[in-house]
Amino acid sequence: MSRLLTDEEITRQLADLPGWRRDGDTLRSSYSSPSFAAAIEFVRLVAVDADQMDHHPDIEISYTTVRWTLSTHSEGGITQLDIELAHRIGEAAESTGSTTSG
Ligand SMILES: C[C@H](O)[C@H](O)[C@H]1CNC2=NC(N)=NC(=O)C2=N1
Repeated sequence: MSRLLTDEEITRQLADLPGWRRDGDTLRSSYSSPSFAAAIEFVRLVAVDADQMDHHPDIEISYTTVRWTLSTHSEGGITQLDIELAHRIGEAAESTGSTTSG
């Protein structure tokens, strides 16, 4: 349903996604949350979106740092679903006081 994006499509859309970078066939970001509880709430909000989208991130939680890796496994790379999920992660970050941390 969602095809692989071209290099140009990825680069152009990353311009609207502060804190996100391409790493091969994935999109990655790292966020810092104000507390461990806030980090867990950040992840919980994204979990609701991910189930609604039926599109799921890889997540690494290390105390107040949350690292996200997005790719569309069924296509073997980056699709519009990954871009959409990255935007939703940005919204959940704002709701929980989480900021990009490289
Ligand atoms: C059956 C179900 O729709 C698939 O397994 C979905 C679930 N979530 C998914 N998430 C991601 N990131 N990639 C997928 O290919 C994918 N497939």
